[in-house]
Amino acid sequence: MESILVSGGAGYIGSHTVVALLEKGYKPVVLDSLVTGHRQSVAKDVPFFQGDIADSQLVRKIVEQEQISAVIHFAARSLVGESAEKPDLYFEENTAKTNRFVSTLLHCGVKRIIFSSTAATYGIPEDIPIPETAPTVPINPYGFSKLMIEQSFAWLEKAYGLEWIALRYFNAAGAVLDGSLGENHQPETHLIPLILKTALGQRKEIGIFGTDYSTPDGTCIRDYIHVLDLAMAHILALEALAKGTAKGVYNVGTGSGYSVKEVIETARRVTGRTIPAVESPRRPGDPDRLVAKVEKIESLLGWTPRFSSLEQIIESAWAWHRSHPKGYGE
Ligand SMILES: NC(=O)c1ccc[n+]([C@@H]2O[C@H](COP(=O)([O-])OP(=O)(O)OC[C@H]3O[C@@H](n4cnc5c(N)ncnc54)[C@H](O)[C@@H]3O)[C@@H](O)[C@H]2O)c1
Ligand SMILES: O=c1ccn([C@@H]2O[C@H](COP(=O)(O)OP(=O)(O)O[C@H]3O[C@H](CO)[C@H](O)[C@H](O)[C@H]3O)[C@@H](O)[C@H]2O)c(=O)[nH]1
Repeated sequence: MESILVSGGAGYIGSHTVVALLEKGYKPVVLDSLVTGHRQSVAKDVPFFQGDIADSQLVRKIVEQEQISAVIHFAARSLVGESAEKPDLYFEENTAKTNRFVSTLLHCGVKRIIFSSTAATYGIPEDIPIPETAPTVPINPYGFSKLMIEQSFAWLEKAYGLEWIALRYFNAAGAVLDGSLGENHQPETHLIPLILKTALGQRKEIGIFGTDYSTPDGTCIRDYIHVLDLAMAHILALEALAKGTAKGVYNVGTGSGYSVKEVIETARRVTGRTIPAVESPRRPGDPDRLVAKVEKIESLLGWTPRFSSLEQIIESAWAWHRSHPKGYGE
């Protein structure tokens, strides 16, 4: 059984990927500081180390003790607004700490890494759908902190033979189908969980941030990708790295976009609840459309989304929110 170190494995996408790794016969080993993650989101029998990716001594110990052969690196801060207020925090937590982490891994002989990148590396795209070759001009420090990591990997590859894949996720959403794991961010800023908290009566209304964008109904369009499909992309990326058949940057999205109003309407249908919505001012830094071009990941990694219709995404997220109204309950 191959041991895979999962940094940030107690977070939203990380915890779903740990389950996918177990299902595919890997042995996941989690390293998480729990700064935003939840211990309860990782099964008790999965080896769990609470600590920081920048703690080289701890990383060395885990690699040796658990015989790690590859790493999936989720651990990061990812609040766009916070990154604009505290860019230095993001350059430290995301960029600098990843450099220390990868440097330690390389010195321990671990060369394979899958990295969580983001559509925020593109900034305001010129063309939709966005190909991986599009210009990368981030419009917030969060996107820039991730782009610097991608670029640093190219140099580490040249110098030390780092074998890497960066997955640029579009909008992760949804939950495992039995509702036992899901999204529990504190604070929550993402559209779908906020809509479902409104459906549960935990919020009075959902704000629609901007109705004057150049889209058919005036609200922003995003490419929502089910967290289980995202988890599968990591498994395929691991396999491709092991075989040496793929490397570099890949978008992970569906190639289809939905507007904020369409997402709210679908949630009303799926939940059968009213979900009051109010038109509000634009949120700074929101591009009008972000939709992935996905041919590269489909052809080179053999990946295809299976759970990412908007209905399936919202149904699974609704199952989680209804059964866990207080999230993981801390
Ligand atoms: N959620 C999305 O839509 C989305 C989109 C694009 C990219 N991403 C990226 O995917 C990754 C996972 O996102 P998520 O939504 O699951 O976030 P999350 O906050 O739920 O998970 C991040 C996890 O990393 C841990 N962590 C943070 N800093 C750490 C450190 N220095 N050392 C050890 N552990 C640390 C946290 O405790 C948490 O468990 C992040 O890198 C994020 O930037 C997410
Ligand atoms: O209460 C809300 C919350 C969000 N939105 C809108 O809903 C859309 C989606 O917003 P999210 O906050 O759910 O997601 P983002 O598109 O802002 O962010 C996502 O995509 C980014 C890439 O641009 C980063 O990768 C980030 O980590 C990831 O969560 C946006 O148009 C936003 O303005 C609302 O109208 N009301």
